[in-house]
Amino acid sequence: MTTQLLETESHAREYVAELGDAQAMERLDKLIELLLVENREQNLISKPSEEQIWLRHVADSAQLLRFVPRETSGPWLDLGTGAGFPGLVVAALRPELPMVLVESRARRVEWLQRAIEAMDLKNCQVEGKRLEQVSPFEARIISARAFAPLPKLLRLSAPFSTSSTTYLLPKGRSAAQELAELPARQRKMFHVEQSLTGSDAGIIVSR
Ligand SMILES: C[S@@+](CC[C@H](N)C(=O)[O-])C[C@H]1O[C@@H](n2cnc3c(N)ncnc32)[C@H](O)[C@@H]1O
Repeated sequence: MTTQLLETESHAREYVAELGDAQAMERLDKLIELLLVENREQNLISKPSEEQIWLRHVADSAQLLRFVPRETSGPWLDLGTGAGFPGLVVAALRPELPMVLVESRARRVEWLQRAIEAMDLKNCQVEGKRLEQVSPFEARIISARAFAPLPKLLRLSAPFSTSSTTYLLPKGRSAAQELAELPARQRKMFHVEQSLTGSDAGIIVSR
């Protein structure tokens, strides 16, 4: 599997293709097609990032699977899924893995439901409410991209976390700093992994 930094759209697409089958790629192509249309109606991804959608969004999400053994059965909880990242990408690449996508904004919830239907994903459940209102369950994986500062994220997700839960938190440039600012007791549970989509980007991963 690739461990070098991904720099172009074609490399990003090739990287993602290695992680899934032809059907997964069809589903991801469908996601991109619909997202580029929907992004004219609501602000789901930044306009400049549309040109690098495989790199900035799809591969950036898919790379989280590096930290998830094949046999992991879920459930996977994605906090603040918004446009669909990383939740919909992971769901397409691992259609047997139960995914719970939490999103509070009504238009984004409606978008996620439409995308799930168009991608023909059977493994996704959308909780269209604030995380604080979702009934707790034991999540095997918790992911969150651009959801909340680390202390708040950990506080809100605590009811879903057990000693077997793995956190996967793409944090961009702020990863090391956010981790350094946690109290020592919490800090020792996490480390930072290099992101494949940016030389200065990190992913906070629980040990
Ligand atoms: C900046 S967006 C990131 C979306 C997506 N994860 C991504 O990386 O493209 C954050 C999303 O989290 C949602 N959100 C923020 N706080 C939330 C909460 N307490 N419960 C559920 N969703 C929340 C927002 O509505 C928004 O769609």
